[in-house]
Amino acid sequence: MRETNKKSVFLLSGFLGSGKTSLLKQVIKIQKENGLTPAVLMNEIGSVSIDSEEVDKDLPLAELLDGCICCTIQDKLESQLQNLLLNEKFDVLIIETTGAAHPVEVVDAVMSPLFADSFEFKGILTVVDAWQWKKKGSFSPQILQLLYEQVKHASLILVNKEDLVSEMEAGIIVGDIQSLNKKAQILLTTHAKLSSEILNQLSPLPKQELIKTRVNKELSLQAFVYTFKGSVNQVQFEDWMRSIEGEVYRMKGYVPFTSEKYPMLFQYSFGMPVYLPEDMNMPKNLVIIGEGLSKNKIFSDLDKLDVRKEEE
Ligand SMILES: Nc1nc2c(ncn2[C@@H]2O[C@H](COP(=O)(O)OP(=O)(O)OP(=O)(O)O)[C@@H](O)[C@H]2O)c(=O)[nH]1
Repeated sequence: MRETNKKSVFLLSGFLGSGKTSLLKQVIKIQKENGLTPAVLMNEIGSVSIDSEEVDKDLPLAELLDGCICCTIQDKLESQLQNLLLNEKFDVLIIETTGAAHPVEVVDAVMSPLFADSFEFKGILTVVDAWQWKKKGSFSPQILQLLYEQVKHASLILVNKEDLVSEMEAGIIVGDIQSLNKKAQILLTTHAKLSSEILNQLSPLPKQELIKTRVNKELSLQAFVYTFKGSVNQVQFEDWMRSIEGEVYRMKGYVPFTSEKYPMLFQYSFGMPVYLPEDMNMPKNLVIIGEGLSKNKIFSDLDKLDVRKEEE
């Protein structure tokens, strides 16, 4: 196969809630504007996928659920890549890793000799949440190491959520990040907006720079899925949300508020909630991710808020 027939592969990395799905949407848009068909491979912690609902229904999409690509399902990743190549027509592959994945582990699978004629790896795009970075002092050493690893191997780093920090804070963060990775281009963004030129110029770091440093596998992140049976009072839900700040890093899903006709899309990242009304009935699943969580306590707290119709 000629070099030009190879499919470009972009790998999107970044910690939980940093804006990878926002970046995914941007990269899809740019590829389509360039007349190319993108395919998407995504994986999620927690066995219910929320993000895939945000990807256009007409794109080839493969999902790896229940864990990091890197530590639990490496073989599955290779077979998903093979399936995509055999069964789908696409020009560009975009892989969104879970916020808890070490990106180089995924590069290894994509660059396997198995796919040498099929894929041209274009580089790692890492999203850093400026708001999270400011609070990174409260993270465990394992999580900090992962954040640094995601930055170190990137060809392009988006310092996202620029709107949530001051100009001076943004400058300090960019300086921090540049000192960890001198080769990467760094962009300050909101909602991970980037231009087609930047994406087209991207080239991967030389192979020797992509040497894996072992990320401590003791990373103690946990993920649960809570399924609401009835509906919840929004004020009580928000009181609960404030009570778990600091332990729960990330939540996303659909929350059935008593005041709303349909469950609302709910996104929560490091203390910051966002609600979006839906105009159809979505499954009432909430993915909860954090460190050192008590599943029993969280479920019993939510059970208390979750009121069935007949009890209201
Ligand atoms: N204020 C602000 N919010 C943002 C920005 N970018 C993304 N968000 C919000 O941050 C939340 C997380 O964004 P996602 O794009 O889903 O992040 P993610 O990295 O894919 O999240 P995970 O898949 O859970 O790791 C959502 O509520 C977004 O709307 C930004 O630039 N500014």
